Amino acid sequence: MNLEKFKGIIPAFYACYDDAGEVSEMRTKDLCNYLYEKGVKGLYVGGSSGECIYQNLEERKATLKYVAEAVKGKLTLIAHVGAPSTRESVALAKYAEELGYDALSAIPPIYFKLPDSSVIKYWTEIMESTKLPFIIYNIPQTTGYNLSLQAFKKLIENKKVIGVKNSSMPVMDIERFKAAAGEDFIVFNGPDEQYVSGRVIGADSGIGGTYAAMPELLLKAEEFVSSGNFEQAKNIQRDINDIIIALCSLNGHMYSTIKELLKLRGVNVGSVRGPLEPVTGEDLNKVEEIKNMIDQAILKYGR
Ligand SMILES: CC(=O)N[C@@H]([C@@H](O)[C@H](O)[C@H](O)CO)[C@@H](O)CC(=O)C(=O)O
Repeated sequence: MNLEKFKGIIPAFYACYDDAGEVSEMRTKDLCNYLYEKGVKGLYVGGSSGECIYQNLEERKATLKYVAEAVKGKLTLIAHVGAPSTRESVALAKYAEELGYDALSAIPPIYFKLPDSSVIKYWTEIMESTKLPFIIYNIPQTTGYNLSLQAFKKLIENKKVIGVKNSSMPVMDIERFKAAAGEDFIVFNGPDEQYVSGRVIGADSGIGGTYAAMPELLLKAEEFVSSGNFEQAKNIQRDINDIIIALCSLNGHMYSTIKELLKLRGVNVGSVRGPLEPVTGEDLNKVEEIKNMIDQAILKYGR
C-alpha cells in the first residue's frame, strides 16, 4: 500500500459545537475548510481532541459525515472509532468505510483494565469489520494501557495494521516501534512537544491535538526536519512548546483555550463539553496573548 498520503501534518480534529453545545454541521465544515486552506495533509477525526468519549454514537457519526462531505478527496481522512464497546466501535468503523475514509484508528478499551489478549481481540474485531487499513492508537496517559513491544509485534502480523499513532512520552517508544515494523509502516508522533525529536528518531508523520491551533508552525517544523535544517527545527520546537505551555496554563481545559484562540483566528467551533471546563473570566483575555505568540512565531519563521 502506498503510505505517502499519511505522511505530513495531520491535526487531531476538534469537536465543533453550536452555542447550545450540539454538534454543528456548519462549524465542523468551517474547521475542515480552514485547515485545508492552511495546507495540512489530513485530519484525524473523533479522537481525544474530538472529545469522542463525551459524544454518543449518532453525534460521532454526524461529525464523520460532515468532515467527509467537506474535504473527502482533498485531505487524508482517518476515523477514530474507539468507543466503550466493540459493538459501537464496529458500527463507527463500518460507517467510516461507507463514507470513504482512508483508514481507521482506535484507542484500546477503556474503564476496565483488560489484558493484552482482550485489547488485541478488540482491535482485531474492528479491523475485520471493514476493508480499511488500521492505525493503532497508543495513549497510556489517558487510557492506562501502555502498548508493549510484544503486543505490538503480534498486532503487526496482521497486514491491515499500517501504522501506530504513539502518544506516549518516551520518544524511544517511537524508535522501538519503527525498528520493529520497518519502512513499510507509518509511525505517527503523538506528543506535539516532541514533534521534532519524534521525527528525528523515526516517526514518519505526526498527528496532534495542538496542530490545528497553529498549523503554520507545525508545517514549518516539518519543512525544517525534512530539509535537514535541525537548528531551525530545534528553534521552532522551542517556540511551539512555549505556546503549548501557555495553552495549558489557563483555568479551563486546553481544548477550551484552543477553541477560544480559534475564534480569534477567525474560526468559531464553539466550546468544550463538560466535564471539560471552559476558559472563563480574566483568563479569557490571556487568549489574545497566546494568539500574539503564534502570530509572532509565524512572522519569525515565515509562512
Ligand atoms: C495526551 C494527549 O492528549 N496527546 C495529544 C497531544 O497532541 C497533546 O495534545 C499535545 O502534545 C499537547 O500536550 C495527542 O496525542 C492526542 C490526539 O492526537 C488526539 O486528539 O487523538
